[in-house]
Amino acid sequence: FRNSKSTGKYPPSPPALPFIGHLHLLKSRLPTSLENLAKRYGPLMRLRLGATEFVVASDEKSARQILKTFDADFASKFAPGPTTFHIYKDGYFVGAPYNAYWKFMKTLCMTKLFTGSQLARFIGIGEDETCKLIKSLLKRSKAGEPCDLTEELSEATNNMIYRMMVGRRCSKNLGQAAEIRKFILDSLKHAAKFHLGEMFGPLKKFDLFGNGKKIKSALMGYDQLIEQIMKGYEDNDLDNCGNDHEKDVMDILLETYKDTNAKVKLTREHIKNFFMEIIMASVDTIVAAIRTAMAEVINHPDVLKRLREEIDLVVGNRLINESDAAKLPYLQAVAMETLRLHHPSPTLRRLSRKDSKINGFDIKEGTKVFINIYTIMRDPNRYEEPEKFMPERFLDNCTEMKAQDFHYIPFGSGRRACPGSYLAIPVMHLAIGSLVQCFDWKVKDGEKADNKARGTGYSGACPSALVCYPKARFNPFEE
Ligand code: HEM
Repeated sequence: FRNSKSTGKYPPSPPALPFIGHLHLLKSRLPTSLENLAKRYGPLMRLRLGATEFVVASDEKSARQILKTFDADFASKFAPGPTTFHIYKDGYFVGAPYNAYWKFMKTLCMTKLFTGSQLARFIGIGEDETCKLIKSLLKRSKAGEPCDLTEELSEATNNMIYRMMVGRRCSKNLGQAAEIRKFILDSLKHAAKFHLGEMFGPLKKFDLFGNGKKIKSALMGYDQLIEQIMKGYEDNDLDNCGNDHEKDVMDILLETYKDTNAKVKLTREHIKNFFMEIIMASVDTIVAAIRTAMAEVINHPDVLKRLREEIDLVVGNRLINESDAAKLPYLQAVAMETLRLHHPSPTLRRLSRKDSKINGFDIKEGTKVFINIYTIMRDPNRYEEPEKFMPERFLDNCTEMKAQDFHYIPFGSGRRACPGSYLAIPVMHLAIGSLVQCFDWKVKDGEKADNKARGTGYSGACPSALVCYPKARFNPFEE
């Protein structure tokens, strides 16, 4: 290590091999590999993957220092996957360094795109898509057919996000939503095929197995579609609405694009990349969370019974809606416990912007940092029987999922925290609540539902199928 030759006190590190460093130690999924290493080398350790050096934080104390005390010094991020083959070079937001563009867009997210009238609009869309989902499952139930719940949830959630983003002009063309998702999933699938060694090691410039070319081709397909959508908005300028309540995310982005006084001049590339990053950050994370909550509910009949009794008592003889959730503490607790135990993207990323000291160790400027929230949210000092699905643990403290306690940070914390939590939580409540209210659930005889939300190893969620049989117990649409 370059650092170990200098005079500072650096975090401990396992013995490394020449060239590959510690790549050989990352055998299973990233969070579990990192957890196993942290057990031996401590809550703050250094790893080298190929030529790239990382620090891994695995306890609440280090997380608090990085995300709160020294938040500004760690407000940059590094990209999760290979960037060499990306077609938009400057437009990163989710993986952006702490720069003027990121600051501008984050402010736009927090003041216009995902709050106020947009949040209310989104909740209406969420309720509408949940009704469609329930109707589709009622049909399956009538036919005695199994369903892949992941597939059904993916379609509903993708439609929700698409309608939130471009719903004013494109809500009737939901086939386009599916096409966009396919291009994005293809690019993620090929990105996931890169081995960690290809990504961080000396081979990162060479497209050894042709995955880079396939990423590019999927992204080009996406580019054509999104360009067409943007032109559609621009060609119908008369269609522009002055009313904030009717605007969708694309309206606001194009308005900002045209604004000559804006602090940062948005480009078309920025808008296209932002749109894609929001779909990547939102759809699979929401689907994975709901899918895993349902797997746990199916596997725990006592939880299902308690949840259903609460919903039946409070909601009665109509379909649950978003505003009911405030009166359903156990439903909130089920959502919280799911995000604790099965987080869809359990490693936060940061890039240090200056030399600093964390937990008594020196961290050099430019160090890439992983915060392993998988381990932090299973800390046995904080959670009784941390591996167990026990929603009750949140009942005394479940009014809000605020990121004040650093042993529970499903939406991250600080400047880089998730701007979509206020959209994601109501959707989780609606979907879990209505699936429990309307159906009895069964997987194949004698089998348990698979409760793992599988990740691709380095990037976000990639929820696996959940094949099960819904049996209608309440049809809210019956005359
Ligand atoms: C259950 C669903 C979701 C979970 C569990 C989740 C979780 C997270 C986490 C852990 C982060 C990283 C935070 C950090 O590094 O401190 C993040 C970032 C982000 N999320 Fe979410 N998220 C969800 C849904 C959404 C939705 C619905 C949207 C948008 C509509 C969204 C947009 C973003 C964006 C844009 C970022 C990057 C923020 C930045 O770098 O400044 N997420 N999310």
